[in-house]
Parts: sequence; structure tokens; C-alpha cells
Amino acid sequence: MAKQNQTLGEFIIENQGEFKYSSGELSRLINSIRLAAKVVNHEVNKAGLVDILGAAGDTNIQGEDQQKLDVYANEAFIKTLTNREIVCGIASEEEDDFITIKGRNELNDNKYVVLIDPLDGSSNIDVNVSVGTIFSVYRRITPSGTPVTLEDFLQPGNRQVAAGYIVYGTSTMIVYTTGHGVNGFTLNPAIGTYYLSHPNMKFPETGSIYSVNEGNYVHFPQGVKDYIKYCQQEEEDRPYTSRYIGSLVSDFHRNMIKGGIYIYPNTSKNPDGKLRLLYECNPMAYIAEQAGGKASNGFKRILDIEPTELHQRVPFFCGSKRMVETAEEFMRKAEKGESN
Ligand SMILES: O=P(O)(O)OC[C@H]1O[C@](O)(COP(=O)(O)O)[C@@H](O)[C@@H]1O
Ligand SMILES: [Mg+2]
Ligand SMILES: [Mg+2]
Repeated sequence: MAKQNQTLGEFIIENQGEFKYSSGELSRLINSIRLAAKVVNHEVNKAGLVDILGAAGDTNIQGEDQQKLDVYANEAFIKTLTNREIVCGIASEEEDDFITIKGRNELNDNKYVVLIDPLDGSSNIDVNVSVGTIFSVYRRITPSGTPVTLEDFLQPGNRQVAAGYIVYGTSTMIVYTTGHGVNGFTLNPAIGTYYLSHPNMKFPETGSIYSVNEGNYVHFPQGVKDYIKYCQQEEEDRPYTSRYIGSLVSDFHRNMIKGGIYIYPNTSKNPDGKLRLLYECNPMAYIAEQAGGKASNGFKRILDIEPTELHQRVPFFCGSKRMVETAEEFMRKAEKGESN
């Protein structure tokens, strides 16, 4: 039961019993993420004062220029999750391949794998717009004591045991689920403690905000073009308001609080869209569903997609249930050539 002003530490201990295989490791894992988020938050807040802005000079496996803060956040989370005998492997947007983490005495007996987008919304770092971190946790499926393999990471999203994000915005928050609803905690920077500020978060059933990069409009599938037209029509509770921050975490967070839909569709340029299934779409979809929202690729539930590659991309439709259902309807109609 969530109590107002409860600290994150207290909440984790109090709710540990809810974890299917609770032996304290998942609690310790969430605690490690809490710690790493503080380290990154500290650096984000100093952006502009210290040499943390701009490109780091390398590109990641997706061909994107790594920002200094991408690299910093990646190292901070990997370092904090290592040597705590919880995690046996980490996959990250900023690492070409997964990293094997050994347990006590170099044994491969840690239970969980973590997939992470260390810094989400990289294009906003240098312009002081809110950014985030996204994480997803699974129990390994290969036997304990054997080296972790790609199989442990390529699990469908419906097998996640925990997922969450940190938003570094006007305040810094951790929002996460372990399959028993979604709770949000705000950092009190003066004392470095997270407090339960948003218990039991719920997506409003519908809303009036749509978030999509309309700059790509000409390349969008017909169904998305039709849905955007629908959002802009002077009818019923429309037109909706267009809001697009360009940081998935921030756009999602706003839409979960106010009601709305975020769409990053496939385009003629990017047939699979831009967002990565394993460390962006799966964790956000799990949170959305736990908060009564919905997430699909326009046709299929994101959490039921069988992953095939570590950095694969998927089209992403996510937010208030009725809004996602309406967008999916336009996609189906367009696919049948019944476009408006
Ligand atoms: O600039 P675009 O093409 O609209 O893309 C913005 C989207 O890309 C992202 O920045 C991708 O995430 P990263 O910054 O982690 O690579 C999302 O946060 C955001 O929603
Ligand atoms: Mg991202
Ligand atoms: Mg990123």
C-alpha cells in the first residue's frame, strides 16, 4: 500500500514481498538504479558549467554521434550495476554488444539482466530541455552458473520483471513498475532522497494531446496521416493540442499525467521507425499498460513482439487507451485501402 511522503527506500522494502521470486535482489537492483540516477542527475544539473555538453567524438552502433552525457550516463549505470551480485548482464543503447557481469568469485550466478537507454532525448542535452534514462529488467533464462547469452536479452516485453524511467526535468523523478502498478518518486535535491510524490499513476482513458514529429509528415504511413488529420479536426473534443519535446521519456510522462498519445511511426526513410524495442519501447509499454494505457506498433501489442536483435527498432504508438485504439483503427483502415 503506497503512503504519501514515503521514501523510495522504504517503499522498496515494504513492497519487496510482491516480487514473484523475492529474495531481495530485485530490491537491491532498484536501489542501484536509484543511486546511479542521482550520480547522473548531479552531472545533468551542472551541464553548461562543466565539460559535459556536446559530442563525445564517437558514434554508437546505430550510427548516432554519442553525446558526452550519453557516455557519462552509460558508464555511471554500468559501474553502479556491477559488483553488486545482482546483474549477470547489461545491454545498452551505447554498447554494441551486451556486457557480461560476473558474480562473487567470478561465478555466473547473478539472476537478472538489465537493458538500458542511459540518456534518452540526447538531442535536447545541449539546449537545456528535459532528458531521461530508461531501464528494463528480466530474470535470466539460461541456467545460473553458465555465461549469460543473447537469449537472455531477446525476451518478449511481457516477461519483464521491472521497468522504469528517470526524468531529469524541472524536478528529477523515478517512475517504475514491478508489475503491481506504477509509482513516481521525486528527488529532494537538498537531502538526496526520493519521496513518493505520484502514487499509483494512471493514464487517463483518453486525452487531448498528440505527440509526433510532424516534420516527417510526408514520410508517414497513410494511417498516421489520417490520424493526425483526425486530431486536428474541429469536431467533438477536437482539435487536440500538439506537444512534442523530442525526449520520449518527457513526452510519455506528460501524456501519462494529462492524457495523450505519443507516436513514432515507421516512415518511408525508416521502415522500422526510430525507437529501439528492447530499451525504449518494451519498458515504456510495460509502464503504460501497468498504468491502464496501451502500446503497440500500430497493429500488434509491443509486449508480445518476439525480439530478434539487440538494437532492433519498431514503430511505437503509446498512451491513453482510447487514443491508441483510435490510431490503430486508422492504421487498419489505411492498410485495407479505406483511408479517409
Ligand atoms: O528527433 P526525432 O527524430 O523526432 O526523435 C526524437 C526521439 O528520439 C529519441 O531522442 C531517441 O532516444 P535517444 O536520445 O536515447 O537516442 C527519443 O527520446 C525521442 O522521442
Ligand atoms: Mg532513447
Ligand atoms: Mg539514449
